[in-house]
Amino acid sequence: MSINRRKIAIIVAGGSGVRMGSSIPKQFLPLAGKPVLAHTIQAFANAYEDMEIILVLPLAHFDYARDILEGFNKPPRVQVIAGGDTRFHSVKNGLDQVKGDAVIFVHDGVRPLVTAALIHRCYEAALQYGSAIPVVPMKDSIRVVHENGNAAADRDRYKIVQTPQTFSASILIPAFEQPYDPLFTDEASVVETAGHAIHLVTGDPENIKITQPQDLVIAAALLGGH
Ligand SMILES: Nc1ccn([C@@H]2O[C@H](COP(=O)(O)OP(=O)(O)OP(=O)(O)O)[C@@H](O)[C@H]2O)c(=O)n1
Ligand SMILES: C[C@](O)(CO)[C@H](O)COP(=O)(O)O
Repeated sequence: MSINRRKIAIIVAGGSGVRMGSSIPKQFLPLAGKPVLAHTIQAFANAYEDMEIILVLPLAHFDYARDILEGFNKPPRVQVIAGGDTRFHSVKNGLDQVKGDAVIFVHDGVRPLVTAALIHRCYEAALQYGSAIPVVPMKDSIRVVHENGNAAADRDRYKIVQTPQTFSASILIPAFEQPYDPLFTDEASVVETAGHAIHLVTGDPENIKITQPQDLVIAAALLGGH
């Protein structure tokens, strides 16, 4: 039987969605009848009864969050805070709200297809190893680009990284005291630079990130098939 630790999900939805090119940020766009972000919040609220959620949003869109949260039959435990200039700064704002010991899940608000099974897998591994980063294999061939050309690379040596990136608070919070580096595109890169080994877990190919318009079409099809 697993240990019961405090569980906090920091759902980062503070971006503006430039690559989606929509008039409102992609986390608020409709997907199978409700906003993308509503699916994401519901997934975490369903995964564990005692899940606490810190929702990081653009300051200008707090009203959208109120509408989304009012749409739940059983309101989840959610604290809404403002995001920062980059994903790193949004996560840091979320971490500033965390006091004491916990397992912390950092998840993209725009990965609405995350499952309870993946959240559970990350929780159990983070309890054991201090970190849990979901990854999936590469499907395509890849080439590495050099200054003077390019060359084939062995795709089996690379993995595609997803969220929820899950850590003990005692590892994640001190790591975010480092100065920002543009190479910090996820939490694993921050924690690794702080000197910790990163534990990988099996991700889920359906746990896609809504980045461009075609991702919404794929997500809708996947939800329709569930
Ligand atoms: N300053 C930021 C930037 C991003 N994010 C969040 O981080 C997640 C993954 O980022 P991405 O897909 O890049 O979202 P955007 O930054 O909104 O998209 P784009 O890069 O196309 O502008 C998203 O849920 C996004 O809202 C955030 O909380 N704060
Ligand atoms: C955290 C992440 O989703 C892992 O794949 C990704 O690094 C976010 O990157 P983005 O450039 O903000 O989309």
